[in-house]
Amino acid sequence: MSEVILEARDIKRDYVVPGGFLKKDKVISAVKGVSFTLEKGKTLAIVGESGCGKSTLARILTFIDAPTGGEIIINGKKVDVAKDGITKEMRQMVQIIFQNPYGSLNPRQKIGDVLGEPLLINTNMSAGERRERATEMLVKVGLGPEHYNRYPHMFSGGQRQRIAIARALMLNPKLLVLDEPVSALDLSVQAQVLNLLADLQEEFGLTYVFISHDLSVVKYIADEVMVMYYGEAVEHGSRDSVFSDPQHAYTKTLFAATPRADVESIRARLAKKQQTKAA
Ligand SMILES: Nc1ncnc2c1ncn2[C@@H]1O[C@H](COP(=O)(O)OP(=O)(O)OP(=O)(O)O)[C@@H](O)[C@H]1O
Repeated sequence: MSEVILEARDIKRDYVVPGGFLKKDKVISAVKGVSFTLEKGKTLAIVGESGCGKSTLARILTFIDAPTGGEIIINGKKVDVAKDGITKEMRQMVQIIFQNPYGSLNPRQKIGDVLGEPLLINTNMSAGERRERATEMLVKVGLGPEHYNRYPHMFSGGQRQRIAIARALMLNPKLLVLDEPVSALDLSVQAQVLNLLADLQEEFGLTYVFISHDLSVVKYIADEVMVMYYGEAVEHGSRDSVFSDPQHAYTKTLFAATPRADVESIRARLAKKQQTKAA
């Protein structure tokens, strides 16, 4: 039987923006009651244009921000950040990957320490065990033991994103929330990082919430697609059904605006990958 890893029930997030002298405060409803369930090993892509609430939802799903309404259930357990804070268990269960890996890596920390830190904080592993695990993870993400003592600036953008992915996996999470994880990378590097994510998902049984404005990337990686528009989920279905038969007027407009060439190039990449796998 399929196992539900994540359930979002009617998630809402309002921001109050102070109005200033003699002006009323303004309430911005960034997320207006979003619900979905996500099964183990699946990828839900969340798409929509800038300002539709994708990043707000990502922050809520990763406990960086608390919702103003609704509930999150992870692995069968209701999460209440406002009441319980962020517990060790939650931190282990869910990790986030951001668009800009350089921004999230401390430039003065060697990669070995970047990867060892979550273990140092959250486990009783010895220095030797942490080193071994970090080296293992470097190899899993396509880097090598020789990178252990290097600093973030010595890596390319794609390699830095691999390091960010390795760090996110150090505590064996069940769910990864990826907020535009390949948007800052060159096209060829994007494909490599997407392939890595697909391989890691298979190997570790990971569940992904993948936020992207790039439909060609979404078409490549997603099992399900949720389309957001002004804080609401206006469409949610399997990748194939949403792409081949979009129902909502906004989805139709969004898809019509995507250059066809992108979709074709991603199809070609996918076909090539399948050929390589079969060979
Ligand atoms: N801390 C905040 N205070 C006030 N308003 C905010 C805050 N964070 C987000 N918003 C507003 O909430 C809405 C949704 O923003 P959000 O960043 O979630 O959208 P997005 O779809 O991720 O956009 P982008 O792709 O540009 O990051 C926007 O109108 C934004 O201005």
